[in-house]
Amino acid sequence: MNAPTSAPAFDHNLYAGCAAQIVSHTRELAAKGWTPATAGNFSIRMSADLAAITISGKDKGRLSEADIMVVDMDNRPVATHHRPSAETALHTHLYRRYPDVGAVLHTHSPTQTIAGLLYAPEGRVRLKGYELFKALRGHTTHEKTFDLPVVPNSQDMDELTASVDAVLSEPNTWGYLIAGHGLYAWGKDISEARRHLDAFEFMLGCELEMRRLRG
Ligand SMILES: CSC[C@@H](O)[C@@H](O)C(=O)COP(=O)(O)O
Ligand SMILES: [Zn+2]
Repeated sequence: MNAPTSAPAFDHNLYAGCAAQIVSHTRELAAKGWTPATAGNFSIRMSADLAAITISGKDKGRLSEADIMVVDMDNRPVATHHRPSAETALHTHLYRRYPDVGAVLHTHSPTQTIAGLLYAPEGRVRLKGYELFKALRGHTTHEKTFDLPVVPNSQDMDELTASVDAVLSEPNTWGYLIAGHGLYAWGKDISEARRHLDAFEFMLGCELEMRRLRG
């Protein structure tokens, strides 16, 4: 674990607003059954250098604003001795890679977990013909295919981050699956990230159902 950094200070009103938004979305996602046990982590960018993120190991259905902390983009806690999410590096990777990303959401729904395992050998879930593509920023038609990347799971965050970095070649990808683990989705703000998360969950559910029907 990286040591807390003394600087930079942050705007506490901005932090409080981010914490309230994270708590609100996280409770809703937990109520859907997408954060079993203590699974899932959630963040909002506060500035070029800082993000508000969930503390590690909390029941995400019972969060309060005090369960949100600040990290810098090198995963170091800022002005707190709390431990940030074990997967903080996956959040900061997206913030560093895409300057316009404002929020990152990570859930472990059964659909996401199963789809990640089933499609891991192909390295992607190929989605085709969905009207719901239009819920993804930059996508305007159902008449296309969309490859949602799937990376192997790892407890080594450097290895996992490198795997993710290697598969994010297409613009407007907005999400990836980790095999047997769950989904990361992001957007310019938490509302857009949530729309992307919900759209992926729906389309993955359809893919699994179609596999079942085909036998
Ligand atoms: C309950 S196991 C899930 C964790 O290993 C992890 O994948 C996760 O999503 C939550 O970790 P956290 O450190 O609370 O952010
Ligand atoms: Zn996880």
